[in-house]
Amino acid sequence: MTTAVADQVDSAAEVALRAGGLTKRYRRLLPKRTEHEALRDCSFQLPKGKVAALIGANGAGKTTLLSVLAGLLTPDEGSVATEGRVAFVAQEKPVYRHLKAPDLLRLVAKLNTVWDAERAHDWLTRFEVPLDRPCGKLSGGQQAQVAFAVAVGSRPDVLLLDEPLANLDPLVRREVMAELLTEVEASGMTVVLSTHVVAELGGVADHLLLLAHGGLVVDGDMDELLQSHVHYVGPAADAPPGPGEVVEARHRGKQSTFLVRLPEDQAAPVVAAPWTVRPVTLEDFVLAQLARTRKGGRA
Ligand SMILES: Nc1ncnc2c1ncn2[C@@H]1O[C@H](COP(=O)(O)OP(=O)(O)OP(=O)(O)O)[C@@H](O)[C@H]1O
Repeated sequence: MTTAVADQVDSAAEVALRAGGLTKRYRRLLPKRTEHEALRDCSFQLPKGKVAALIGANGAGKTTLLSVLAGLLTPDEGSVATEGRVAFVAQEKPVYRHLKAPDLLRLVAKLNTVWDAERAHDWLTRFEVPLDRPCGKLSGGQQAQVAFAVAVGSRPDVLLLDEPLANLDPLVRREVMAELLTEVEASGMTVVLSTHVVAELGGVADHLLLLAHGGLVVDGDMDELLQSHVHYVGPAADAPPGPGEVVEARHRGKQSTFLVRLPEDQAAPVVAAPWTVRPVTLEDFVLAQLARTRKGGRA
């Protein structure tokens, strides 16, 4: 768990987080001098009180982006501006192994200028984290809960979470998301969370950031993205029966399915039978974008 404070943004604009032209290259000297561009010219901004899902294939650059946003990695180009305090719960949650959770919270309280001890303790109690054992002897999920307690206790304005659900069982995953949403509603906090568990983002995330090969290929309001895409489902065909740019075409036996992005201001299209127009779910959309970008295209 790391807390960092970055440059301040203009709070009047109600923007909580602004990234401009972020590029990050990793350098290797051995076996020969090479550079790998893990982030490429990423620009986006998030309004206050939004929950943004950060999605991308393995190695797409999610951890790198979150680390740059948290101020833990310096970008080679570009800048980050955030309003207020930023907390980051990293993928590996390095809680101090020899300290019990309450002792860890007391230590963190001394290191933070703003600290809500009650909120942090409530989180540990709510998720039944054993308090009488060093953190190193807690399960992976319990250690994750300690990292969450530290994060919410620091009352961040921007909370960055790198695969926060990875070690948690399905029921606890749902409860953690509900608890975070309550926190967002109560405090106006902005959250960016990277995850591969797309199915669990419904009703949680209201903004989508999708990275592919270090580039931001989707940046938009979740509802608008889903409303501006449809599926055409019908008999085997080379092209869709209605308007829109094809994002993904699937052909199975005698059936074709086209996921298309509708032209701007296009009302719901009507197609002649046997074709049908169907809505696109978040999972459909994300999988289509991942498949498309895996083949080297850009959304
Ligand atoms: N310290 C490093 N040195 C060199 N290359 C790195 C380093 N950290 C990450 N990379 C490379 O940068 C790219 C982006 O890595 P990153 O960890 O940000 O991806 P990710 O989207 O978080 O992946 P995952 O979903 O697997 O966690 C990958 O190709 C990775 O191999």
